[in-house]
Amino acid sequence: MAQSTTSDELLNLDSLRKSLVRQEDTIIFYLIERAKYPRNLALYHDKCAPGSSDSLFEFFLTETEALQAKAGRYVSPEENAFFPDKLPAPLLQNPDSSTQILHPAGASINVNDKISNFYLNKLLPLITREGDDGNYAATAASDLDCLQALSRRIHLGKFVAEVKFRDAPGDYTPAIHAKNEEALMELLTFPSVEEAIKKRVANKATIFGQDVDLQENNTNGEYKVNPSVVSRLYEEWVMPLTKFVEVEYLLRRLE
Ligand SMILES: C=C(O[C@@H]1C=C(C(=O)O)C=C[C@H]1O)C(=O)O
Repeated sequence: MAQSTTSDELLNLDSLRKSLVRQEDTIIFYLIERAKYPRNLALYHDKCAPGSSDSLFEFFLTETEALQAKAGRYVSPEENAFFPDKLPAPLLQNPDSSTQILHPAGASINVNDKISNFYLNKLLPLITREGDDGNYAATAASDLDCLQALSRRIHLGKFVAEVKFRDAPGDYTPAIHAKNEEALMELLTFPSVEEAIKKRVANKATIFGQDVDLQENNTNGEYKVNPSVVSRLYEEWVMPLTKFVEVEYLLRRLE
């Protein structure tokens, strides 16, 4: 479901925002998928094999990322690995037209440790029921879908920051020189955009999370993922982390 963005789209605030809106659908559908399985705590806590220090979850993530790295996933500046130190080289250097857009000093910003931390410790307990059905591999695959979709969304903040800087370098330059994080945060924040996002993602979760059959009005008021949790996910984690990425990127923009 991940869509790639062309280099023209990556340099335009309107199309970046459209991409963020499309990514809401992907994120919500993946959360609905994960909510099918119970919490399955052993996946995260038990070691994957005698003598190994990794959980099955860590094993699944590192091995999948290694495979995807070989196939060229992390050649794209829109992709950020959860275990960047363990990646093999890509087999082919895929041509990627968006490589040059980001300022080199900010291109390697990676907040995936913060993303996996809120996902595992805060979000999973809110979207899954307690229990263990033993479906660990499918659960780990579903977790990775959610994590990669969230990571892609949040790290798009680098491109948003680049565009905002290019659109108004005179506004951002003094705050960057002064390393004034608060001033940068204020400059890049659009409260009305954020309000619309919180409402829209709750609406989407309401619509996507219903059982649909042949009758028109068959809603029983039950949703596969609680719409207010999705709104909270955006308010407390997704948008603040996107803005954190934007500030971190801007701080390095003139290096
Ligand atoms: C991403 C942007 O920057 C900020 C972060 C937002 C977000 O994470 O969705 C929305 C509006 C801005 O406050 C943007 O301006 O679109």
